Amino acid sequence: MWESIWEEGTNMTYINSSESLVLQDVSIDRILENGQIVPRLQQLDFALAPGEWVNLAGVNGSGKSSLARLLAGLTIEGVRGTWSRGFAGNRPSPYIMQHPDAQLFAETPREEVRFALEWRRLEPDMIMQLTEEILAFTGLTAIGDTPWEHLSGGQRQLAAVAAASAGESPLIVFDEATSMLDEQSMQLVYRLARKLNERGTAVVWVTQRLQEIEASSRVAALTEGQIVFDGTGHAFLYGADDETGLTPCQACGLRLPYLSALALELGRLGKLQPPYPETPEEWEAVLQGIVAVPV
Ligand SMILES: Nc1ncnc2c1ncn2[C@@H]1O[C@H](COP(=O)(O)OP(=O)(O)OP(=O)(O)O)[C@@H](O)[C@H]1O
Repeated sequence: MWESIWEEGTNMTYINSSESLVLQDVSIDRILENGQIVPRLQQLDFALAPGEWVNLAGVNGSGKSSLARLLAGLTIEGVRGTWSRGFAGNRPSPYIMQHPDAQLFAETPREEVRFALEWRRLEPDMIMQLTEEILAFTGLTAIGDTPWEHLSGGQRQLAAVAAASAGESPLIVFDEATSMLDEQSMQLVYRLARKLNERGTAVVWVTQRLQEIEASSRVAALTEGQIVFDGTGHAFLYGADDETGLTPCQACGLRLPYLSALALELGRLGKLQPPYPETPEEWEAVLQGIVAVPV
């Protein structure tokens, strides 16, 4: 059963807006049907700074959602360890899940945003003004009054993020929020999350789509409930372990995104030198160079 840390109040120190959110020595056990106890999270230490973006990666069952939920201020029965919410405040942070419908309360995007703003106990005029600003910011003005049944999954997910942003939370957690969306909707939701991050909102982005990880952004990767990598996207995809020769991404059991695998293979063939290309422009320059090489 999930319950919120702030209601429970145990193990938790309260709030300083400039301090990191910190989990220390956090573990959760899982009891299998045969009675065996296996770790769900193992002695995990993790810190998130105000305004930071962190990608959580790992294979299915590695503990990404468990960690994400703890970071959002939701606890799990049996969780041990200590944590301090720091900048994230004493209330649970918005938690955007795969299925938008599970988190929508109203009938339309405009109502959803207004509903979220009403929790802030603002004056009615201010609620109206902010509703329109948020709809404009999230690109939902034109469909603000369209009922959910006439909107796509991507549009409903955008509305869920819009409502989440209405609370001006210092942290929003996205748990594979784009995994059920088509490419275009996925891009829109991702860009909206980036826009919120640029405005200062810290973002925890749980993902299996490694191609959405930016080279310079932070990646924390989990295996069997432990953080086995914490570094840049670039090091995650291209760094090599001396003993195995695997990249951290491969060592976690994840498949490299196609372009990263291509870059490594071109490097192995001696046709490409690190640093490997990241952006479409860099790739274009590289491919032009390769085509120019006589066979
Ligand atoms: N409510 C629960 N009760 C007991 N065990 C759970 C519960 N939720 C998840 N688990 C177990 O905890 C472990 C970590 O699960 P978690 O959902 O955190 O991983 P994940 O990396 O997010 O996986 P996925 O990508 O499949 O969502 C898994 O072994 C999972 O079966």
